[in-house]
Amino acid sequence: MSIGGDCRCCVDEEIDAFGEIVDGNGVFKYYADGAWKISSSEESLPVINPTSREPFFAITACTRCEVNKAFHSAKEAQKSWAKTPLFKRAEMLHKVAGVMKEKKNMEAIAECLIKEVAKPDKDAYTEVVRSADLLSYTAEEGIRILSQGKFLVSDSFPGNERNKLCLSSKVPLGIILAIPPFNYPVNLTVSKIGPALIAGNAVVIKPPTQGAVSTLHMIHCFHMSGFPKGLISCVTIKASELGDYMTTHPLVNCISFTGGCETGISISQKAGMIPLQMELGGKDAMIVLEDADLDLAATNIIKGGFSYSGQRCTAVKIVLAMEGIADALVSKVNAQIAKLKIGPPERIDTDIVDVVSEASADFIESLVADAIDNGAKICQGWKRRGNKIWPLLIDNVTTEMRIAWEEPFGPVIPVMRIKSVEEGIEHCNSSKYGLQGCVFTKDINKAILVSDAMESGTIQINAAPARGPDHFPFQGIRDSGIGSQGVTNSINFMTKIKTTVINLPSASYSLGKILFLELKGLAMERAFPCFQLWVTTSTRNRKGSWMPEILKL
Ligand SMILES: NC(=O)C1=CN([C@@H]2O[C@H](COP(=O)(O)OP(=O)(O)OC[C@H]3O[C@@H](n4cnc5c(N)ncnc54)[C@H](OP(=O)(O)O)[C@@H]3O)[C@@H](O)[C@H]2O)C=CC1
Ligand SMILES: O=C(O)[C@H](O)COP(=O)(O)O
Repeated sequence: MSIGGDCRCCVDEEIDAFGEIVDGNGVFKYYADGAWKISSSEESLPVINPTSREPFFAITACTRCEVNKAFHSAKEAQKSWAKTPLFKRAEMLHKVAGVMKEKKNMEAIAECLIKEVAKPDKDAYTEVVRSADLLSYTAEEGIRILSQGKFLVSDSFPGNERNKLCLSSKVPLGIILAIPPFNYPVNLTVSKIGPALIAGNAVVIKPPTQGAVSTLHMIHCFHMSGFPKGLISCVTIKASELGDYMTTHPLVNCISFTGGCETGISISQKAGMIPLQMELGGKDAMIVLEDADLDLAATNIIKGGFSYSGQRCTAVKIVLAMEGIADALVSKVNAQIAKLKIGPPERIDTDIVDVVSEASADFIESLVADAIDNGAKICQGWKRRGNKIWPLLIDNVTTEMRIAWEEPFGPVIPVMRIKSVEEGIEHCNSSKYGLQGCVFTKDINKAILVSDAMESGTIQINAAPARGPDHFPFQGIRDSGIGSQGVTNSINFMTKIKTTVINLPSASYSLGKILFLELKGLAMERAFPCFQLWVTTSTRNRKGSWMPEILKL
């Protein structure tokens, strides 16, 4: 149900599937305790369509008490979920991935992405499929890594004999608070929920206001898949009022946040002593060397810089081009910019859509104005209508300009001409950001040297920065974040290590039969039943069959 009224997700055939997530007045409910609810606040928050700049959806504004209840339900649900066998948790994730990929569900989510964050049609569908795939991959990776622990013996550390046996495994943290941003509200929510759930945690989600309705539709797929009540909640709040309450709530055991630096740093300063996963902004630099394939570099500037109108943390946000090739590169990029299609996100061939908000468009405009005032050359001419900004390459940018350092999050790409590769590396490393970067050269040896010298979480060689595929490690340094993501790293991050140490009455070395004969006299069975179990399951003779002596113990 939309205020604007023409959202495909709400026409007849989908009403059955998603009808329960919206009330009679068209206000989207929040999800807690396994049910869809309207807040007792009776207040709603508008979600503005970036293209029309009119309210399109409305979401319920939860109260402090409702948020608190969601945390308490999560605590209860997590206790049983942690005891649910790992293979069953994985089965549930595979199931929801299947539900998300069902045509009607995929369409419903994608249509919301188009309407509330102006995600271009084809990218909206890709985001849903990618997110479902992420859940399936997480299920399989979880089985692989959570079924293994470590076994250590004490005599490897000086001064110890072999009388301590250490077993360690990964256990859940408890409740994960997931806070995703507007630009990938589905993908960056499942990238938190999937790892959290497979590891045995509960999740409370605070969706971005702009993007909340897509998130709620996606959460409904979890609801339809039969996840236990309370395990997943999605509470829509006014961040300025209840943000701090959520991030400092005593039941939160971990915060996984993706968004702007300012918000992320402020949350990290207030949060208590809990693990923080922070994916913040970026000023992803592309260094283009003299020997680069310039057609490849130009294509990557277009794709990397203008996809989703540059509203990606991994967008190319500055090009550092060697003077000798800069003219040729700029002209190739300009030729491709001329072919970009600017239009509404609903159109299948649209490349450049409206940016998410008027505030964002104003900010981008201020960066461009500052660059022009300070002598930069704008290659296409400045054009803006509402939230729509025409794609722009800004040449001859210098370090005095704000756009050399700040993240536009829009379809404008600055080009700085550099005299040496060292100058490019120096610029990249002087940034407060350190998310991704890339280098274009045909010389792999140079590429490795530049990659090593660039202080960013990831460096791509001969391709634009990108997070995906989603199982690759993904991390920022400096103000770009804390911790490493990607499916595997996120699963590990959302667990803690639990260790059990078996203390033996005397040192024990793996001597096979002699050991067990000695042990008989010690009545180990009564004193240390877990030791017996360990012996029984871990000792084999050379042919691989169980030793009869063990079974007699
Ligand atoms: N490094 C990475 O992986 C990525 C980084 N980003 C970065 O995100 C930014 C754009 O996203 P945007 O959504 O505008 O970022 P914001 O920082 O404005 O918001 C991110 C999330 O935080 C919420 N939030 C805001 N204030 C608080 C608070 N006090 N307490 C709790 N939650 C709060 C927002 O809610 P609400 O919407 O209600 O304000 C939203 O859900 C860019 O800087 C971009 O670089 C984006 C994607 C990936
Ligand atoms: O955080 C983002 O902006 C997106 O996760 C980027 O993902 P991509 O680089 O794989 O498009």
